[in-house]
This record gives sequence, C-alpha cells and structure tokens, in this order.
Amino acid sequence: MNTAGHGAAVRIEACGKTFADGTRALDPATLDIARGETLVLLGPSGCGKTTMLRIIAGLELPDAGGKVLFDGKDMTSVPIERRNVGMVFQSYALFPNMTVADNIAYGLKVRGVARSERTARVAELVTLTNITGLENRRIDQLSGGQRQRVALARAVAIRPGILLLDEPLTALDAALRDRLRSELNRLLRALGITTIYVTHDQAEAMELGDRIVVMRKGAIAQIGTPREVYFAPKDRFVAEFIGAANIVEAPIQNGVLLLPGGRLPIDGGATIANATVMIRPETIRVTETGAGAGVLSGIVDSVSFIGDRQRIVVSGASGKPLNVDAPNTIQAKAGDRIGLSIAPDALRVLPSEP
Ligand SMILES: Nc1ncnc2c1ncn2[C@@H]1O[C@H](COP(=O)(O)OP(=O)(O)OP(=O)(O)O)[C@@H](O)[C@H]1O
Repeated sequence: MNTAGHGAAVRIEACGKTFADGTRALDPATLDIARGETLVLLGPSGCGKTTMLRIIAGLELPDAGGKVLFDGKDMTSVPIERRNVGMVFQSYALFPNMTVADNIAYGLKVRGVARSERTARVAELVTLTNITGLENRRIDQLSGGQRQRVALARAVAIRPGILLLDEPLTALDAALRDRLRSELNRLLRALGITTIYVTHDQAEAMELGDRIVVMRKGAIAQIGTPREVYFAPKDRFVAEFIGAANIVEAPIQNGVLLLPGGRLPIDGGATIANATVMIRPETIRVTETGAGAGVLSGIVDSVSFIGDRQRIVVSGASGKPLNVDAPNTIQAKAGDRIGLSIAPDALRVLPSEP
C-alpha cells in the first residue's frame, strides 16, 4: 500500500463556536494546516481544543460565517462520513466482541473493499502498529496500549486524507504513554497523513507536532514550531504552559538586566523600567562566584536529584527563587553561595501584563 503523503490541506476560516446554552467555546479562528503536516492543539482543559477538532471532523457546525475547507473545497456542511477523516479518541470506541482484524477492516468492509485487499491492508497495518500476533484476539482480551494501537490502525485503514486524534494516549500509564508517543511519531511520519492532534501534555505536543497551536480560553495564544513556542513564547501564559519557566521582573538599562544578584547583558539594547523576562532553567549555568560581569550571585535553597540532572533552587539572585537545571555532576548543597551565568539570548523579554 502506498501510504506516503496523501493528506489533504486543511483551512479553517473564521470558525468560532457558541453552544446553545450560550457557552463561547471558541473565538473565531483562522488556521491553515499543510498537506502531510502534524498540527498539535495544546492547552489547558476547557480551552476549546476538542471543539476545534470536532468542527474539522464535521461533528460540530461552526457559528455562522465560519468555513472548513479541505484542499480548497468547502466542507462546512458535509457530514463526517463524507469527509474522509480518520478519528481516534481517548476512549477506544472499538467493537469489543469483534477480533482485532475485523475491527481494523471494518471501515473497508463498509466501503465495499474486496476481501483479499482487506486482508492485505490489515496485515500491513498490524505490522505498522506493532500488534502482530494479536489479529484474532477479541478487543476485550487486549491491554490499553494494544487497544489504542488497534484504534489507530482502524482509523488509518480507510486511507483518510486527515487523521484527527483527541488525547489518544491520555488513558495510558506513563511508561506506556512515552513508548507509544515515539511509536506514534514514527507512524505519522511514515503515513504522511495530515494530522491534527489534541493534547494538554506539552511533551507530547513537542515530540509530535510540526507546529503547535497553544490555546487559551477559546482563543489561539500562539502558533509556531515546538522550538519557537518553547524559546520564543509570545507571552507569560505560553512561557509557563510550555515547560518550566522562571519569570523575573526587573529593570533593563541600556541592554543590561539589573537583578539583586548581579547584572546580565541581555539581547537588544533596550531600556525598560520594569521588564518581564523569561529564563528557562536549563539555560542557566552554575559557575564560580565573583567571576565578573554577567554572573549572578545567590544562595542555594535546595537541591533535588532528578536522575539525568538536578534542580537547584537559588535565592537572592533574581528577586525570587530561581529554578536552575544543572548537570547531576555539580556539587552543591543548601546554604552554598554559587554563581550563575546566563547567555544574553537566553533572557527573553515578554510583554508586560496588567
Ligand atoms: N455541547 C456543549 N454545550 C455547552 N458547552 C460546551 C459543550 N461542549 C463543550 N462545551 C464547553 O466549551 C468549552 C470548550 O470545550 P472543549 O471540549 O473544546 O475544551 P478542551 O480544550 O477540549 O478541554 P478538555 O481538555 O477538558 O477536553 C468548555 O468550557 C466546555 O465546557
């Protein structure tokens, strides 16, 4: 089966959603998703991710004025069964009494695909999703991870132009979730289907997304590659939602950030009376104290060993405790005075918020 690169391009145009009870789930949003791209909708519970996905699927109509286009064609009032989309939800929605093979082949059978081709496609998908040997088991004889693999195989069996995934890994335990996440990544790349993936888990979003749409309260807060939203968040909400962030407030004078523990050169020569600056914990380096300009001095509050690194909390450096992720080889203990250096481009000025 030629599975490579047959996705559709998706455009949602001014799609908002107000439910019958008056709940505004989504502000009008416009978004383009390229053919073959994996776009992740990321945000806290209730921010409108699922609503956006359901509008793309055809399970929900956008408010008047909104449009959904697949490859330029207006699909807004086309029902889900004629949109050629594959869907996988958090709960599996498989047929519990049918075998794995019959579940995977279900959509093909409904579409009248001949038995020999069904068998061939099931065989291929079973290999691709790592469930070889389970073909004749019933769904209720499978583990959660195996069920989710079957759900994926079933969703892509019909060769959809668009794959819609709503928190497909959330119900699984942490170790399995990590493993399936990498498998899913490989599978999505191999299939080349346009994929829209809903999650509230930033690690999942980072690993799987070509681009991430960060959502907040029914609105798009930022769209960008994982690197862009991580290193150049548009505002404090995005900075804190994507990974750990130190947010410090301090004046910048002629391109130097003035902190209680020292002065740090910062990219851009601006002067800002009260700047909000983001610093990722892993961009802070522990150095000798008093090593000169560009070094902050502080006192170690606590050290937590995390295995591959350690989290050192330092007070006195920035006006509030600073989280530092340091290599696990560095010796530091509570009460020690330490120096911290931060590269100018690791200090990120965020817009001030009221
Ligand atoms: N049928 C409905 N009627 C009224 N309000 C709804 C309906 N469906 C969703 N909502 C509300 O719309 C908002 C957005 O819901 P949505 O399910 O899109 O959020 P989400 O980001 O997917 O959240 P979660 O991660 O919790 O699933 C929420 O406030 C929700 O309560």
